[in-house]
Amino acid sequence: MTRSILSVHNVSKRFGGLTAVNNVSFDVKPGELLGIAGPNGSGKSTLFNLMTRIPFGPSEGQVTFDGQRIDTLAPHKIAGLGLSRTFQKDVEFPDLSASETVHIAATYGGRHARKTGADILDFVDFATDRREMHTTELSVYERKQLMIASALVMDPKVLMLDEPASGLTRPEINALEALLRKISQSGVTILLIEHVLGLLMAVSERLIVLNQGALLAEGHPKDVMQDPAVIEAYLGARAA
Ligand SMILES: Nc1ncnc2c1ncn2[C@@H]1O[C@H](COP(=O)(O)OP(=O)(O)OP(=O)(O)O)[C@@H](O)[C@H]1O
Repeated sequence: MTRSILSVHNVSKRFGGLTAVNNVSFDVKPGELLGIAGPNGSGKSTLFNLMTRIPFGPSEGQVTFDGQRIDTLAPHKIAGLGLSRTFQKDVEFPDLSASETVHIAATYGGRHARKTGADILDFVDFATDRREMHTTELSVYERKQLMIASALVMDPKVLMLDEPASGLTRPEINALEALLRKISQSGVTILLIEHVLGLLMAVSERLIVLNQGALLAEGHPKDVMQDPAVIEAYLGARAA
């Protein structure tokens, strides 16, 4: 059996009386593209936060990355080991160009930044004639490309993406799908939180669903989405 690259074991996160993530466990195999679904507020982003310790670690439980416990390490150490993430909010530095933004990400990455900004912008197919534009002048999709490029500059083994399709048009979602496949084919393991279920279903090899902080279902995307408990969680949330 292939060893997991990432192993989340019984992790929980409490905020006062609220248990945002409740005793969640799952494993990720090297090279896998794991989808993470769940209604609003089900704990998806909090799960990413406590795995990367940006900005906080778990209240309980263990996270193991590439054979090493990481749940007590500083966030920059975790990133340096090869676990990169993006956030729901796009990259936007009003005074910086696209090139400068990726350059800053590479500089922040220090010795861990193994690729140049230009290489990565090429890789994410960022238009060459748009690279010196200020980030505020870019389209939503270009800002997503930049956000993903900034995470890839660290040459991560695992890339964690938090709702990259939000705000995109249908053609842009198709472009994002192609980009995710390209990143996956380059050997990077991907964890993808996404509300655009068409995209999630198309690219995920396996899917986990969170509901009220707990793991509700796990398996092949088609099977998981037909699970009555998953349908109920989504319809219940929509009806609320
Ligand atoms: N820093 C925080 N302090 C207090 N409560 C928080 C904090 N972060 C998240 N929560 C709460 O934890 C729960 C889970 O939130 P989280 O953002 O992880 O859900 P989500 O599944 O990512 O939601 P969405 O799909 O809307 O992004 C919510 O009830 C949220 O209000």
